[in-house]
Amino acid sequence: MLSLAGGKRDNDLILPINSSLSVTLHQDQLKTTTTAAASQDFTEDRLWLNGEEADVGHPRLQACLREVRRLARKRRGSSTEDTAALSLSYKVHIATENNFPTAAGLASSAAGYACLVSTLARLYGVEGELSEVARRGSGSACRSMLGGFVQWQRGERPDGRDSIAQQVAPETHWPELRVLVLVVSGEKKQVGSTAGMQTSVDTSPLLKHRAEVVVPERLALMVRHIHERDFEGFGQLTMQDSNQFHATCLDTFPPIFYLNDISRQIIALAHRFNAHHGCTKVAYTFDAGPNAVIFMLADTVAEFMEVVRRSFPPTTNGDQFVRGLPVSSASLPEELIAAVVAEPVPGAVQYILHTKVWGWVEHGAGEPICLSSGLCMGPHPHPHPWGCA
Ligand SMILES: Nc1ncnc2c1ncn2[C@@H]1O[C@H](COP(=O)(O)OP(=O)(O)OP(=O)(O)O)[C@@H](O)[C@H]1O
Ligand SMILES: C[C@@](O)(CCOP(=O)(O)OP(=O)(O)O)CC(=O)O
Repeated sequence: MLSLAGGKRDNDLILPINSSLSVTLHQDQLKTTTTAAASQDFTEDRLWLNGEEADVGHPRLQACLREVRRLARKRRGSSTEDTAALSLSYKVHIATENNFPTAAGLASSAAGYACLVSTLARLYGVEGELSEVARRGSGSACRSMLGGFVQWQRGERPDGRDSIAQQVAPETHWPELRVLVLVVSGEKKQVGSTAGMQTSVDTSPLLKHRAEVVVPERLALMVRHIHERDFEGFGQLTMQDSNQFHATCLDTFPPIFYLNDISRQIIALAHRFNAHHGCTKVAYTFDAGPNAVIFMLADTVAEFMEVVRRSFPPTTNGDQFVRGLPVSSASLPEELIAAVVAEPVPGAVQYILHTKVWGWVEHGAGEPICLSSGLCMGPHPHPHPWGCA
């Protein structure tokens, strides 16, 4: 993730008012796992999210199911081989789990719908361009269908056929790039992204200006910084764009507040850290929630982690405070502590996840798949509510 976010010009087809760009994070640390089964014994489509049954009638979920089945029908219509397997009339049961907070501004809908569409596509034997289908679940999900640095093109067509994801650079392009996710709150946000963005589109003149003027310029610049692996430019623009996104939230009427006091303290800390070093060493971005995503190069991680630990010491979970990729220890020079670390706020950061950019090609698709109630393929990391062993 890394927003350059906007609103929607069509809420049904999920078409954005501007193009956007994101980074897909590594699935060893942050992931959604989705398992799907189809059977003639199932009487209805059902979905369990994080162990609890969710409303399968959700229009976005229905759109994804409908589109994957439509593509499967189309493919079978033109294929001569007998796909023996699955009747398209079978109902599906889907179990999905996020190993990170859901609906808390950490792009769970992006990961969730991207994984759902990939899993359904494998179940039904559909291949090819699927970002258009994932987009129908959640706009940001279309970007998450690809690894590395990904652009979601606004597109011009009213039917959305050209509003798809395109890789700007693979994850191998910038292997030193690291990400720390500072989880401030795992609570579900009060204003969901979809509703929030609609109110912004309806009421914020700043959002209109941003979509028409600012984002197109910034996007071109951001792509250049990424291609040149220019962290100074990339970092500055990332922070400026996150700040402008949250300015559009404040410009929305009634206003939306995603950032909280801790988010603002993290922002100030990052600026003090950069000022101390005299260059952009760390760059924050906040999605629709208070949790910080901080980019840096690998050689900054240990030092910045120590700064965060001193500023927001853990009160519980000391051993679980830092998760994900290993972090070596660093001792901080006295002048850095004096200049950067303010009065500690114990417990303000619940945990920190250390991760990097993900690339599909490197690892291949690994989603577990269950083809029918008695026949399962692939590993099953969590129990299926419908009891498929
Ligand atoms: N694994 C999943 N499978 C299917 N749907 C999911 C999954 N995870 C989340 N969702 C859907 O996405 C919704 C959360 O989306 P929302 O945009 O509010 O939050 P977010 O995506 O976590 O945050 P943001 O988009 O601001 O980064 C959930 O309520 C649920 O409907
Ligand atoms: C702030 C954002 O996370 C908003 C999420 O936007 P989506 O385009 O995913 O919204 P929906 O399609 O309504 O789910 C920024 C982003 O990821 O683009």
